[in-house]
Amino acid sequence: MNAATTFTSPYQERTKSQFDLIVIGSGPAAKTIAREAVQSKRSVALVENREFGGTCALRGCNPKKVFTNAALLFDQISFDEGKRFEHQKLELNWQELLSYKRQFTEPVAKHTEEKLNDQGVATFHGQASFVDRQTVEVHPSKNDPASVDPARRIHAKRFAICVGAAPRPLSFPGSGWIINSDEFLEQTHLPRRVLFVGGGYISMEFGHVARSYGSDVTIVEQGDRLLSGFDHDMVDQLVAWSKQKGIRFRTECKIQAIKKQSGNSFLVHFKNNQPIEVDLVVHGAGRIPNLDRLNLSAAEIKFTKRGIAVDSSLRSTSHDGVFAGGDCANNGAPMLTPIANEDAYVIGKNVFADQPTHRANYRGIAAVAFTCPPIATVGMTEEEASEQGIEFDIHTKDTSTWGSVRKAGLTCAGYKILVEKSSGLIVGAHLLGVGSEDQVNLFALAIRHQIPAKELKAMPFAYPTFTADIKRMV
Ligand SMILES: Cc1cc2nc3c(=O)[nH]c(=O)nc-3n(C[C@H](O)[C@H](O)[C@H](O)COP(=O)(O)OP(=O)(O)OC[C@H]3O[C@@H](n4cnc5c(N)ncnc54)[C@H](O)[C@@H]3O)c2cc1C
Ligand SMILES: NC(=O)c1ccc[n+]([C@@H]2O[C@H](COP(=O)([O-])OP(=O)(O)OC[C@H]3O[C@@H](n4cnc5c(N)ncnc54)[C@H](O)[C@@H]3O)[C@@H](O)[C@H]2O)c1
Repeated sequence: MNAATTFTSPYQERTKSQFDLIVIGSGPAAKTIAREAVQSKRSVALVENREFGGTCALRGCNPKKVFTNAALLFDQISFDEGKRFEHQKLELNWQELLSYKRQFTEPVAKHTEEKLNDQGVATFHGQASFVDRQTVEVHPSKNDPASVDPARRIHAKRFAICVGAAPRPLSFPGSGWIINSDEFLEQTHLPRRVLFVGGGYISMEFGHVARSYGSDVTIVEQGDRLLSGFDHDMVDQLVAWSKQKGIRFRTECKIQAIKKQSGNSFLVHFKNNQPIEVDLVVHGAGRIPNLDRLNLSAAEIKFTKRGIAVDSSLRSTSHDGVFAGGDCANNGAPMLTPIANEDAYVIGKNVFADQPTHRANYRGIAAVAFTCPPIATVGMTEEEASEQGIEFDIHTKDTSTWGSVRKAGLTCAGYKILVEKSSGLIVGAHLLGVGSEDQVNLFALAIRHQIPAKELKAMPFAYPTFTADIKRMV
């Protein structure tokens, strides 16, 4: 292990070319690792090829929430024909939502870079690609207006690769007409007919937003399940509700081609189905690790289409000085911000250790799709628990008639909680309904820290809250 190099300000550092650590990316994983390293007096360079801040803050979780919150509010107010509210005409104002969203995203790039610099991180604008096991070249990037410096090489013995993911390329004829989630979040208006490719998170969340806005929405999934990582019964209930809201679904349906019509519409052709004419097609067909321009083979870093090959300490299996985390690592976990945060914590502890001892712990990390209403999951599904030979009781109910649910004005709700018979521990929690996005975090805490179901039942939670409903679920 090398001693740390003498620390100087990031402005002096930027003219240097040798660092203790080079971090690639500036999303939730990268920022935390860089900060942790400078706090231990290491010299750190961070390279980003777009605006600083990463997907979650600029093009994902946070801006998305402006739209999904508004859609949910719209549905709650419209419930029961909107008769508990006096309003002439209620509709989502897309332009206002877009400018409100920008209030959150526009300050991010400057704020992120300034904060990194204040902490002592030397920041570089441009596309990073490896030259050899200890060298990265930073090329000007067309995606970042601040990336104007000529290509230059920087060196380190340690690297943290946190480059995130990008939409999976689709190869059928006409796929070039499809817009991705970044572009959806920048649409200045939504047209009348919108088709979403894929039936996962993005299509279900944005599909609900578009429908609440008033568009005709069709979601096309090639598999037989929508939101396949969530409990099947909760998803079925949500899909039935979504159909009542007017969203159309086609499962086991493959797109053959998209043809541009005269005017601004498209005709979408399927292998076993009637074509549909729409005005906009949106990509929700999954994301893949963003590795294609990193030239990983020059540094002998092994990877597959699932991401950079890492062990449980998140160290590359082929290069001892390289760690990878978040969406671009083959860590066996879903591509979610809390996973990127956990990876960052672990890499921050391991990256300068002689022997990395910290291991990623994904137990009890919840996932939520922000549909109207949200659907949430943590721990094992019924199928996973059975496969593991666990004996468990199932507590499950459609709670659409519960008072708390009716008062929230969206009567689509339910739960399924799996409790291990021998220990009384919760092994899985699957929730649907307004408030489920927060309820699930309490189950996550119980699963991560092995708090038995009976403790949740005995807890005098503030009342009336959705959390207090948990006592009735276990
Ligand atoms: C529409 C959408 C909504 C989402 N909503 C949620 C949500 O509600 N909750 C949730 O938990 N997760 C959500 N996610 C997922 C979440 O955004 C990601 O899991 C998270 O951002 C991953 O963090 P990361 O640090 O691994 O990568 P990122 O945040 O993607 O950051 C990677 C950075 O690396 C940069 N980069 C890539 N290649 C290079 C290179 N060669 N050189 C230099 N820089 C490079 C990229 O420009 C990017 O800024 C959403 C994602 C999308 C697309
Ligand atoms: N709330 C959240 O946490 C949130 C929100 C949005 C995105 N994300 C993250 O971003 C990732 C990407 O989101 P996503 O919705 O694009 O992916 P996803 O993995 O959630 O769903 C993709 C779906 O598209 C289907 N598909 C793939 N190719 C297809 C094709 N040609 N035709 C029809 N269907 C096709 C797949 O079978 C799958 O069901 C998510 O996996 C998640 O990790 C998270």
